Amino acid sequence: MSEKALVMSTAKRIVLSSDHAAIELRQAIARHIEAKGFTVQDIGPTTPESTHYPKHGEAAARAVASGEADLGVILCGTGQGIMMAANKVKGIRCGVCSDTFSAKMIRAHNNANMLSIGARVVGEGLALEIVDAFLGAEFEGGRHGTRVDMITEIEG
Ligand SMILES: O=C(CO)[C@H](O)[C@H](O)[C@H](O)COP(=O)(O)O
Repeated sequence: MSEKALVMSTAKRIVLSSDHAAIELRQAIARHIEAKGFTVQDIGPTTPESTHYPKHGEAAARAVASGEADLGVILCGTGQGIMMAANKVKGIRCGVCSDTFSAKMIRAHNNANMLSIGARVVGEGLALEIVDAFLGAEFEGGRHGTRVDMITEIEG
């Protein structure tokens, strides 16, 4: 097996979280990626009461930043608010994606460690393809590494 194939087949630990707007889609993503061999840490919430996306984005981001999880997938209505919260945690690079090309490129060029999806923006079929594109891509390094390092320097 080539080194690249080995990397692609290594199960990664994925943390998932959302607010109330995305519980069903988050659970569908959890089932989907678990079936593909990823280790899933779904940190909820599980009940449909209205909640506040910053705390859920922060919790998932801290799991990634601490190394407890390799990558994170987070969701809210638009994907925007929870992404903003996650990106406040040092070491997190999270992008909102509504298409598979962007989902692949935020890994390949930006070394994103979290993906955010808007459950009120994309349907389940597309969301699962977006997650597959994100988890299936690898950071290319090189000139992109220089640029990602520049992002990290902004954090101080
Ligand atoms: O999309 C979101 C934040 O960017 C969240 O899902 C919020 O829930 C959204 O702002 C809508 O809030 P609501 O309480 O469900 O009306």
